[in-house]
Amino acid sequence: MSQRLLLPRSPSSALLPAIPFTSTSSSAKPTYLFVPFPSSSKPLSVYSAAAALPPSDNGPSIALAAATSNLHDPSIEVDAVTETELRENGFRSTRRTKVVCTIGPNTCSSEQLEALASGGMNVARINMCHGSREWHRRVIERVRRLNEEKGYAVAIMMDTEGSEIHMGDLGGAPSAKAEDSEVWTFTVRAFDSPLPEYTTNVNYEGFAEDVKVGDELLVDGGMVRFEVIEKIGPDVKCRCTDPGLLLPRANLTFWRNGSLVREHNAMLPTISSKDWLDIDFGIAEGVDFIAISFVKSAEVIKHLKSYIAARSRDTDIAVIAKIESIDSLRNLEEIIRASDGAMVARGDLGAQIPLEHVPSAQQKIVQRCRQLNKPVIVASQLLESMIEYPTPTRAEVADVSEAVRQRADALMLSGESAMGQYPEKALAVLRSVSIRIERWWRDEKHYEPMELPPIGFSFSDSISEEICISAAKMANNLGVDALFVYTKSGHMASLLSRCRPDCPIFAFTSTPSVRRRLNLQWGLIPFRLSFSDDMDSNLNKTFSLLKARGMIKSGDLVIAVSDMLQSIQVMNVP
Ligand SMILES: Nc1ncnc2c1ncn2[C@@H]1O[C@H](COP(=O)(O)OP(=O)(O)O)[C@@H](O)[C@H]1O
Ligand SMILES: C=C(OP(=O)(O)O)C(=O)O
Ligand SMILES: [K+]
Ligand SMILES: [Mg+2]
Repeated sequence: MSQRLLLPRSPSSALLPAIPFTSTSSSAKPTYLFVPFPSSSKPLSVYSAAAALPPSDNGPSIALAAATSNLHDPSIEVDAVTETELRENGFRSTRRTKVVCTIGPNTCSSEQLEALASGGMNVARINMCHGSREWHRRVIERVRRLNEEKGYAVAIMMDTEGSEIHMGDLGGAPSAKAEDSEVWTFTVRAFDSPLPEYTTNVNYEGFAEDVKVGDELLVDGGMVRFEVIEKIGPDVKCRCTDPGLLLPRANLTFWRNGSLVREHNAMLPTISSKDWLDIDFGIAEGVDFIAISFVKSAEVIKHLKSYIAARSRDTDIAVIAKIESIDSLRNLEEIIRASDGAMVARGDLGAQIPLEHVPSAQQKIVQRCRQLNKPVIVASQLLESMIEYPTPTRAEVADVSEAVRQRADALMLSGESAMGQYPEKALAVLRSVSIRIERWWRDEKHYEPMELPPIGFSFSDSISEEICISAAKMANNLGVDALFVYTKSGHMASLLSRCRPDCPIFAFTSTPSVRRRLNLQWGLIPFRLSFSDDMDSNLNKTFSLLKARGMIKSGDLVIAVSDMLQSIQVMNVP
């Protein structure tokens, strides 16, 4: 059975009255629901009932680059984990929430990276605050090799250091303990030899000028606290008031009369000169995402996007705005609009606004991103205790569940995967909690429908949005097994993802970089597939390729949309 809804691609095409359709197949009774037909499109008769046709010879054009090393057919590419999951558990059980893992000393070898990829890592994040460019280059190379050799589509996100104030690297020590009432010196002076006792560097020249005696100094958003007791030239003496562990390059904020102090440091550029060099590095390496720390306004995002566009004509690097400052909350709407996605960077955000404000800020950012069709990542401390322990706390599981329930696109591991003792276990917890909560919410239909405002600029954009909203609604109402989307730029796939339908979305794209980028978005299973403008042959090829690999079976109900031919088709897999 195949039914379809065709819509015009351009505003110029006139709407025609509904045209009855006669199927070429004897069994199927496809009906055109509504046919406003573009004058440039092919005649109706070309659109025969795809599902009713016998599977065609796939030919060399849909080149299946393989998922695993034991290749079946070189024309469709999906990662081995997804393939196995689809084959063994069917459509319904696939995880919709994506996972970003920060790569650090405990996850940087090829074996460790492969363990994360096979455990479900969708995006590998490198934090330019730590490690050398050479170190990061090697990580990128290893991820690339994994993708090429094992068929994964792990995307790479480079995160800039930003103009944050942070401590030095503790003279190479992994950590230092600050005890109650100890007096420590925070200084911008450089030391050649080992650091004197109870001394740490600060990376910001204006530090001693900006702080005042009596200020409260927070390390890592309050994990350790000091009070400023004396200033001597470049040295600031501070007494520890809340003891704790100091980690290398830990972030520093200072507070006066209960408010965050924003002195000269507020004038620091969002993208520092070191960040620009890192960005050049990221462009040269062809990373998929660049995340910008401490974004204050939309301008910096727009500037960076045009900088990237001018320098990387053939790659498309998405810019993710990290929401982690008061300014970014104030300018949230315009920042999200200017970016290709956002991150709720709760680590620093929790150091800049009262902790009890973080959950509502998270909910607001996640909602707004979804409405504006930008992928959103919830980051920091999701499973913090798993840096040291193999089991999460109940509170951490509840926190992960809440982000999944909010239907964020992705969850992120930081220290848990970068330098924790149990990176794979932490990833497994994110995976199992996501799957469980997603299924629970689907079964119980707990979620409230979200108002999805129009976001397109052209009439054609509006049509795409309406098609996706209708297709997702039909998919839920009819209980279909999967949505298929054929997309060149990935836009149509993200519009479907925005609707957060009950069933998974198979996104077919011919471009490997688009496939990697789609890997960040909720509910999308990105495949690489070369396809033509002829939907019927695309569908037939896809069906036979996926059937041959056991990923779908005859009788499965599918709704297909595409951005070449703006249409909705409902059909059973033949
Ligand atoms: N490339 C790296 N090299 C060494 N250590 C790293 C690296 N990336 C991350 N880490 C470690 O993992 C911790 C958590 O990572 P992340 O949250 O990204 O950084 P930060 O704590 O600076 O915000 C860092 O504090 C650091 O100790
Ligand atoms: C993700 C964050 O940024 P970073 O780890 O770079 O400080 C955060 O602050 O939560
Ligand atoms: K960073
Ligand atoms: Mg941060």
